[in-house]
Amino acid sequence: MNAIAKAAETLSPARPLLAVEGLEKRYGTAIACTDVSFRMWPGEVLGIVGESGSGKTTLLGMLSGRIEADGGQALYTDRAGTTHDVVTMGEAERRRLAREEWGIVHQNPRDGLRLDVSAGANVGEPLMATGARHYGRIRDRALDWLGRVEIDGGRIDDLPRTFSGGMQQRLQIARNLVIGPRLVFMDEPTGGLDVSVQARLLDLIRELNEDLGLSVLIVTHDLAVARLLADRLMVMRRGRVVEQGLTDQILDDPQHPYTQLLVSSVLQV
Ligand SMILES: Nc1ncnc2c1ncn2[C@@H]1O[C@H](COP(=O)(O)OP(=O)(O)OP(=O)(O)O)[C@@H](O)[C@H]1O
Repeated sequence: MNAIAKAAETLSPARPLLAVEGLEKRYGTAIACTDVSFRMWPGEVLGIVGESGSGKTTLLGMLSGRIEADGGQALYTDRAGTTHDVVTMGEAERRRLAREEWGIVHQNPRDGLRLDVSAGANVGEPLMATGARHYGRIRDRALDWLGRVEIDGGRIDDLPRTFSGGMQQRLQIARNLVIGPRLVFMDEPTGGLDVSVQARLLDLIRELNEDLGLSVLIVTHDLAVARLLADRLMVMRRGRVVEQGLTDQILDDPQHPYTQLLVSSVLQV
């Protein structure tokens, strides 16, 4: 190996966090995703954009093991350096990764929270699921995370149903991040929020990526959100990836006619 190749190998992470090849999902004769292939690297924010029905949510579901794929592979390399194929792995392994290494932030925070227990319990529960037992320490960690997502610690014993939509979304993020995941799947995390709440939430996600080196796979139909957060973008149409690359490159100089249309229709708004 020559010196340049060796230096390049030292600088780039040994293995991608996710290596996806030919991923496929059909519902009857309808194609939800087909021939989806890409790599995602540790610490990266990867955006998936495309119009409604293009297969974004289905792809996220397959990658997090919640939707069964019909074909292809999705190799995830865990903290210990072991690689798992999410498509074929067993339920016990999927649950372990969901508990210890992944976060899943749903568009509707009610899908990701337990509404019948307090805000503190929502944040403390994932810690207990990973073995924490000391009540005082769990409460302290929960308080710390409520602070990080700008929820007043005085609300720790309140039920999430008494929170606003933006607060619920921030609570859902705290519940997902308290275990220190390596990869967070986010499906339209700012959808349905008003503009100022949305801006603060985007800042928070960006800070967490920068401060904690968190990798984020984020689905959005909003190109402004993609521009703000994503290092790289994948553009989906009718279940296929039609273009992928650096965010600025894709948005400033789109190559595929569909991406050109997507970008120009946003600019006209
Ligand atoms: N459970 C299901 N049964 C049948 N068809 C489905 C199911 N889930 C998704 N589909 C279809 O698969 C395709 C992709 O849907 P998907 O929800 O992944 O798109 P999307 O890009 O996330 O859309 P949106 O932005 O509206 O959420 C669509 O044609 C959809 O109708």
